Amino acid sequence: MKISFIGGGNMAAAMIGGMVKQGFAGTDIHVVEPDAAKRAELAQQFGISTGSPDEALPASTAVIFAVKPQQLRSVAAALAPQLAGSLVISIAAGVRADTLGRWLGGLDRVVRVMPNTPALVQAGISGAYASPGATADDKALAERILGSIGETVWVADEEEIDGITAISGSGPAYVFYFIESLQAAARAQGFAPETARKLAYQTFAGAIKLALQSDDDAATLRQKVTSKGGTTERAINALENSQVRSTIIAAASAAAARSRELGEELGRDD
Ligand SMILES: NC(=O)C1=CN([C@@H]2O[C@H](COP(=O)(O)OP(=O)(O)OC[C@H]3O[C@@H](n4cnc5c(N)ncnc54)[C@H](O)[C@@H]3O)[C@@H](O)[C@H]2O)C=CC1
Ligand SMILES: O=C(O)[C@@H]1CCC=N1
Repeated sequence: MKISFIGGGNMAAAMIGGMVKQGFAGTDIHVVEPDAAKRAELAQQFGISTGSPDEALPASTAVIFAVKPQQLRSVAAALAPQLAGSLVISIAAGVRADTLGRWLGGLDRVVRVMPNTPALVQAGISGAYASPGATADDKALAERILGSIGETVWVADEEEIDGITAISGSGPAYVFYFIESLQAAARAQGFAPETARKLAYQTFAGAIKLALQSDDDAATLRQKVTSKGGTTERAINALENSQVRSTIIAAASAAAARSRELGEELGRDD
């Protein structure tokens, strides 16, 4: 078994970190990455093998493309001759499975995945779409890799991957944005940075733990914090008056539109 990542950036590092913690042997994982400093760090951190793009790829059971969407075409074309027996997994935002297959010279064992960075702590969620050429064994291998970094939602309609990108792929950034904002609010209340961080982080950690363990939905849990005529009501009114909810929905919609747009831009034949 050899799983090779093409691109050793943020998302590849998060996936590899999760896989190694789950028991994948470091020696079964290889990364192709042009940046020597990143290669050294990944090798040291996870005990994996690495190589630069101009070195031959080891024979790989699965190859995971983790380069930027705009780099994928040239990177895929260069590697195509070495991928005949491999399952191809792509995590690139926007790029459709059949587009990648075409760039690979007609290869059709492609699984398109949208993971997220909590993969690093095995708390990720990935969307996955298997192209018609992917076999049951291919899907099982993809499921095993993705299962080691969190949960997986398989979709039969590839367009749903654009929506998953907007919600859980990009979603950690929205959550971190909210955490940053709550920390800034704590600072504005006069708390020192460390206390502001502690208050904001533990509020998030506690709220999600409660939500996951509760039979109540999020709206009910929110109402239970909100006493009539009290403090939370004032805050929620301020959020509603600023249309924060519809702004979040619009933000996710913008992300989904960008995913579709990337697919169209990059999938176009020049
Ligand atoms: N960061 C995130 O939260 C998520 C990212 N993605 C997708 O993952 C992919 C990678 O994103 P990031 O890790 O954030 O970007 P990144 O910029 O951190 O990583 C890309 C890596 O590819 C390397 N690279 C460039 N040319 C290469 C070549 N010829 N061969 C091999 N490697 C090469 C770069 O040096 C870099 O380390 C993107 O397609 C993105 O859409 C998907 C889900 C979430
Ligand atoms: O921002 C991006 O394009 C990538 C895809 C989802 C998260 N990061």
